[in-house]
Amino acid sequence: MSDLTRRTAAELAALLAAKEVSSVEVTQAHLDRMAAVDGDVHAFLHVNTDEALAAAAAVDARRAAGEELAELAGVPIAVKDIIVTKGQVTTAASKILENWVPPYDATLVTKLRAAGMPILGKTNLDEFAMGSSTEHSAYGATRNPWDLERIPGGSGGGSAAAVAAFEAPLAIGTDTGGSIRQPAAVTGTVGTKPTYGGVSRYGLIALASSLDQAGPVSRTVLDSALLHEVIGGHDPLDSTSLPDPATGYVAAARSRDLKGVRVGIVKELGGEGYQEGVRRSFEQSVALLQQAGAEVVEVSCPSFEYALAAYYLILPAEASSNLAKFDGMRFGLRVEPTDGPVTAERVMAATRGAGFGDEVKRRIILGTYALSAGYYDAYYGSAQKVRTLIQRDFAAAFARADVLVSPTAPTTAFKFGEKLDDPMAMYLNDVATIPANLAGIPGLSLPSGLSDDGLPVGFQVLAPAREDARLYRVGGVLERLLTEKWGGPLLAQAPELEVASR
Ligand SMILES: NC(=O)C[C@H](N)C(=O)O
Repeated sequence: MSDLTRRTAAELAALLAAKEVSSVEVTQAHLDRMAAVDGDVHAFLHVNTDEALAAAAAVDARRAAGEELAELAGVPIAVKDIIVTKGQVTTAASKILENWVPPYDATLVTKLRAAGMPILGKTNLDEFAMGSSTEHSAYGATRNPWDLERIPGGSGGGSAAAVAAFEAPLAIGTDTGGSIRQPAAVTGTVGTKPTYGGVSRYGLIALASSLDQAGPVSRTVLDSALLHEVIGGHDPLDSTSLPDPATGYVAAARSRDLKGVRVGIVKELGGEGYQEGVRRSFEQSVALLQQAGAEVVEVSCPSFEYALAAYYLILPAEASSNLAKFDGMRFGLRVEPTDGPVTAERVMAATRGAGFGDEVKRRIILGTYALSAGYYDAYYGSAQKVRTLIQRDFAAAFARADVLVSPTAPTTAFKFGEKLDDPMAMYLNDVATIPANLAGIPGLSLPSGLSDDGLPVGFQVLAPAREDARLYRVGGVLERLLTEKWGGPLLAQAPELEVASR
């Protein structure tokens, strides 16, 4: 069967269930595609050829034996390299974890394996998920399949690029301040940040524990919903895991209309600083929602003005504490000082000095300062108060609307190096995504069209905590109307990548 890499996960699942293709064929097709294009895209840090094919063969055997299998059984997937995989190198794109092989699987990885989904490899990211472009990866940036001179977003640029370049039908990302949604936006893919606690964080290398959330990256809303149901649900190994089972997302993604749904446009997310073409694409999508029967209102969230500032106190504070464990003693890199005595303190300093990149060091220093005695209340304490104000803004907005919408990111993909020396410019990429993390609510980004520069624009849908199904309902209907308008998926308009001959 030709072009297996162009199929959606749902289509592949149907072909596999009908035994028209085998998982080995599907997996091999994606491994071939990776071999052909990943030299340019660099979405993957590690490729698991043998293991993926063995998992595919095992699921094919189970199917042949007539076993009842999960819906996505046999569909391969890529996993962001900040999620631990037993026996497979996991680096968080940091030199400090170079060649580190975890002794256990993250809960969500256990679920993928149990569902019979072969893991193709581990995807690139900004080091420890700190960034919006993957330029902070210690192993080189990922390139955007729409234009190889441009960033694929971050931190999960590898996962988004892998899916956009047809190297994987699905991927796992993590979103602390936008790292699933912003890369999805700039690569023309779909990304979902579930409600905080909706997907287990066990085995996710922590960046900021009160914000981190893993979730799906895909090419369609339905595919995200399918994957969300596989990885979601309660996990006793994660103390912040919600008791809810992950159900109802797939049904919601198949909704046909939006009658009676109230959609709130967030006034603060879309004005100044947002590219003209981004705003136009957003407005066109809002008009389609109205056409589908939604009632559109404008809502105001005045505290969002302080969201970025609060995030850049809370995140560094939590990160400085979480990253303290990388000390050259327990795992990963160990650097001994070449001169003077080899004391524990000096080994730690040498290891952390050599092992962490600039952005990680910047945030550790910021966080350590924000938490230090005498400054704690002024900085961390104030940021926590802002967090409460943001939660109240959301509560008021959700009293008037069932979902909130905005552009996912203020601009389309920018060129490499453009924002690298200006941390503030880099941080501003997440201005529309961060409020959801601070409030713990779910959010989804789907492509809403192309901007004037011919690059994809993301449309963000936000819902109250535990109402993730609303994202899939609104996203599913909008996606259907948009693909009808375009005569096919947006990614069909991406330029063909040059295929390397092997
Ligand atoms: N992991 C994320 O969501 C991170 C976000 N882009 C940041 O730089 O903090």
